[in-house]
Amino acid sequence: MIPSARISAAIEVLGTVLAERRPAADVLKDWGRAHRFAGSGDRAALSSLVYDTLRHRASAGWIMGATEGEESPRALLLGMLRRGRGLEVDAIAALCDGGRFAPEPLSEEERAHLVAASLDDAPAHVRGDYPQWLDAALAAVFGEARVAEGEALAERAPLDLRVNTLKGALDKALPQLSHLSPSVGEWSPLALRLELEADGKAPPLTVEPAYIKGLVEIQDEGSQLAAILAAPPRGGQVLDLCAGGGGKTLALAALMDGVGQLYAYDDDLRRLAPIHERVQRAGAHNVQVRSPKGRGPGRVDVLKDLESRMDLVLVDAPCTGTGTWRRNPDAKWRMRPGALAERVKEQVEILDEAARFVKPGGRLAYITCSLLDAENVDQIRAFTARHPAFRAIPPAEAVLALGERGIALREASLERPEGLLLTPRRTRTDGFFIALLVREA
Ligand SMILES: C[S@@+](CC[C@H](N)C(=O)[O-])C[C@H]1O[C@@H](n2cnc3c(N)ncnc32)[C@H](O)[C@@H]1O
Repeated sequence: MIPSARISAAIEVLGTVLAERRPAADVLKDWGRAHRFAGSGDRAALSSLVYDTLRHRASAGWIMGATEGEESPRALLLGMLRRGRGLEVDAIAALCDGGRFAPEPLSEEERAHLVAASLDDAPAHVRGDYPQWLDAALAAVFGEARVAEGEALAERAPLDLRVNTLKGALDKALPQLSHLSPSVGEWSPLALRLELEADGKAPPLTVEPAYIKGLVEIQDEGSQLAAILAAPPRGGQVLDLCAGGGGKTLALAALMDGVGQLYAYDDDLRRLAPIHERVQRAGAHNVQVRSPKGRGPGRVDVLKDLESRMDLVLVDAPCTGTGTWRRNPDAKWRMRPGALAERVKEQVEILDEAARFVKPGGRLAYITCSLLDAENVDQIRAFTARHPAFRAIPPAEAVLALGERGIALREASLERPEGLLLTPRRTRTDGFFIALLVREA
């Protein structure tokens, strides 16, 4: 496909995403099925045009003079080419030449908007490219810096890997991946970072022998840090209560050197499904997966025997995912206040559930990939009020699990007495909130 045909296709896909409120990934998949002639380069270029537009949706619409909520997919895409990709007006006009597969030529009005491309009078949520209804909540956390935080959340995310020390050390993995030019992690001693290609495509990691053999796993550096700061004791008893596909489970197993017992549970059997194969590939022999049995009042308590026995319970809670907007840019526009209220309620229930497994002297790690106080510090405050036996461990103490790098991490993060908040702008990771609590009695 010629570049202008890709622009036309991106406008079409965006139109469906916006009109039908469907996830961009699904619409892109449908488009691929209906256009089998398109090669992998075309598909990659198309999806990065669509995702980049969603990343910059508010600012792209604003510079094109569109009314919020009523922007045409064409206006958004043109605005993104100017603001997100920094193309000059003539370069955009050359892509829109009205040729056979190209978009219509630019109107005088479009040209004028693209020349001015001004965000000077734009409100914070437009400059920061996030939904207006979240402005007050983000202001409560970041104040004036919410615009810069939003801008960083509108960037593309790199592909982070974690070296699985059950299979080998960093110096074994590095030479095996040298053709992908990885850089070593800024904070996690286990992290390798691969930058995306110019078209936004990630390197095809899953065909690499190092990946196939389990020497490296795909895991954002922030997620790795959450597991490291949770500090699972080698030889201890650990429960990963919201294990999902096992991202944190595998990191915990490696940090325990495969010694002790790690139980992985999730109340959604489908989400838990990939964990079995991943545990095998990683060689994580101390993981015992506990699958949910039954539904509703008939549900069997498959964790009953773990009550008051755990040295560490990890709660990687279901959340709004506001910290992962770099990777899921369409999710930020689909999110609704009702969903936030629902997640908050689930988090309360899961934290209360988690408490029963922690032994006296044991710890509870609460993690979200959200930036919002309602899901983070407010949850910890409310939990310690409901459960006076638990006390929040000060972040200054928690970061010691990372050695010297912990001091720098603490300075870079947003520190609250209840926990640390990592953000793309501050730590160049996904957004993560990490809180540790100890059960004193
Ligand atoms: C953030 S995801 C977990 C991601 C996973 N830990 C990882 O690192 O790949 C949150 C998980 O919590 C699970 N969940 C939601 N409610 C739960 C509950 N009451 N008990 C256990 N798991 C629950 C969801 O099914 C979801 O898989």
